[in-house]
Amino acid sequence: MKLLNAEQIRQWDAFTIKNEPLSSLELMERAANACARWIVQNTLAESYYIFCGKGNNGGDGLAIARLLYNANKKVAVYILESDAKGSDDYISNFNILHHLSAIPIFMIRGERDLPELPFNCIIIDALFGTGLNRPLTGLAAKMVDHINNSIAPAIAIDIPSGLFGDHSSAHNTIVKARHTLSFQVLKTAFLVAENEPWIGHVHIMDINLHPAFPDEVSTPFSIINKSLASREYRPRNAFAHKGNFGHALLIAGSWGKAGAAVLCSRACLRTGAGLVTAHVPQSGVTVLQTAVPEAMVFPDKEAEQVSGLNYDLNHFTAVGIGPGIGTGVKQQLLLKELLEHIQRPLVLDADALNILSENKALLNLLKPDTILTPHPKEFARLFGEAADDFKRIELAQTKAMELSIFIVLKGHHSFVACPDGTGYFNITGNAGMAKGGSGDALTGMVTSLLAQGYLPKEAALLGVFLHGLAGDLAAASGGMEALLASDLIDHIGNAFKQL
Ligand SMILES: NC(=O)C1=CN([C@@H]2O[C@H](COP(=O)(O)OP(=O)(O)OC[C@H]3O[C@@H](n4cnc5c(N)ncnc54)[C@H](OP(=O)(O)O)[C@@H]3O)[C@@H](O)[C@H]2O)[C@@H](O)CC1
Ligand SMILES: [K+]
Repeated sequence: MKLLNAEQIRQWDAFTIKNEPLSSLELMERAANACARWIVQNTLAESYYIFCGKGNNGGDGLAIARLLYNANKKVAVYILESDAKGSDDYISNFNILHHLSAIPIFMIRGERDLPELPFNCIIIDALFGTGLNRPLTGLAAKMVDHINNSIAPAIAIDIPSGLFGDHSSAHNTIVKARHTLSFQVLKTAFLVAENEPWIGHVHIMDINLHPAFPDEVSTPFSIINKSLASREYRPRNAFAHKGNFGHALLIAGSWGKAGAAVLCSRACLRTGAGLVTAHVPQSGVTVLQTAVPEAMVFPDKEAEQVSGLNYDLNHFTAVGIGPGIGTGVKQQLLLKELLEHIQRPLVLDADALNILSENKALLNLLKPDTILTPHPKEFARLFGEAADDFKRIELAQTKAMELSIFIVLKGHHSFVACPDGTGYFNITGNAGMAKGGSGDALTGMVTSLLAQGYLPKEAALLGVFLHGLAGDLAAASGGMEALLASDLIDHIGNAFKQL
C-alpha cells in the first residue's frame, strides 16, 4: 500500500469531493462522525473539552462537539482566536453550533482565557491538522502546554497539533495525545520512533475517500501490509521435494554465542529452507546438533571462533553471515574472502556489519542486491549519525541507491530501503521483540527466503513482515515481557498461515 504524504492526503480529499456527489462539508461530517463514534464507544468521561483552531481540523472539532452533544455528552468548545477568518467548513460548523446555542463556546484570546481542566474530563485536540506549516509559537504553543500539563487524557484529531506529517518535529511544541484518530491512512509521522511521545495509540478512521486516488499518485514510500506480503508469498507446490527449497548457509556463533547460530538456523528452517548448514566454531557443534537436529553443521577448524571458508560457496543457494561471530582479525578476513568470492544472494547482519563499519573499504565489495539488516546503532556505525529519524530514513535510501543494496533498518516499524530509491515501512511487530535474539531470527528468515528463490526485494519485504507477525502472535499468546526469540520462531508457521 502506498504511503501518501500529508499534501497528497489533502489532494485525496479534494479528489473525492470532485469525483463523488459529496461536498467538502459532508466529508467533514463523515470524518467527525467516525471520530465521535469512536469516542462514544471507547471513552467514559464527565465532560469533553474540545480545543479548536480555525482551519478544517478545527471544523472537525466543532462537528465532533455537536455529535457528542447529540450523544448526550457534556461538551464545551474553546477556540484559539486568531486574525484568520477561518476556513469555509470551519465557519459553517461554527454557525451550526452557534445557532444550536446549547454548547458553550469560548474564544481564547490570551492565556487568562485558558480553562482549568478537571482530571476526569477528556481533551479533544482539534487545533491544527495537516495544514500546519510551521512550529507553534505564542498563544497556540501556550494552549498546547496547558493541555499537556493537565492529567486528563487528550485525543488528537487527525494528528497531534504541532506535529508535522512528513518531517521531523524535534523541538516543536506538540500535543501529547493518548490516542490519535486519523483519517483513512497512516501518515509517515506515525511510523518513526521519535514521535512516540506524542501520537499515543493511532486509530485509522475509514472515511471512504475515493479508492482511485492512490493509483494516480506516485510515492517513494509504501507500507508492508498483509496484502503486500500475501502477494509476495508463493505457496508450495504439491509435488515439491527438499531440493526445491534451496540450501542455506549460515555463518554464525562463537564461544559463548552459540545461541545466535541456533536461533538463526532454527528460524531459517521454520521459514521453509530445504536444507540448512550452519558454519560454527567446533565448540558450537554439539550445541547446534542438539538444539537444531534438522540442521547440518560445518565445523570451523578453530574451537571458539569462525576463522575461514574452506568449502565451495557455490554449493549453497543463499548465505547469511554475522550473528555472534565477533569482529576479530580472522572474522574480518573471512568476511573479505566471502565478499570477494560469493556469487549467491547474501544477508549481512550484526558483527558482519560491525566489521564493515571498521573496514569501510569492504563496502565496495558488496555485490548488487546484498541485504544488510542493521539496527539503528549498527546503521550509525556504518553510515554515520543522522540528526533525526526522517534524516536516517533519507540516509538509508541514499546509501541503498549508492551501493545498490537493500538496507533493512530495524526498529518498531522496520524500514526497507531499496536500491531503486523506494522504501517500505513494516507494520507488524511489537516492543516484546526488543530483546537479544530477535535479529538473529530475522537473519535466518531472510536467508531462508533467498535460498528458496525469492528475489532479494521479495525476501526482505516478506521476511520483515513475517518476522513481525510471528512476534505479534507470540506476544498475543505469552505477553511482551516474556517473549523470547524462540517463541517468535515457534510462531513463524502461524504467521505463514495468515497470508
Ligand atoms: N484529508 C482528509 O482526509 C480530511 C481532512 N479533514 C481535516 O482537515 C484538516 C486540514 O485542514 P486545513 O487544511 O484547513 O489545515 P488545519 O491544520 O486545520 O489549519 C491550518 C491553518 O492554520 C494555519 N497555521 C499553520 N501552521 C500554523 C502555526 N504554526 N501557527 C498558527 N497557525 C498556523 C494555516 O494558515 P496560515 O497561518 O499559514 O495562513 C492553516 O490555514 C485535516 O487535518 C483534517 O483534520 C477532514 O475534515 C476531512 C477529511
Ligand atoms: K489535531
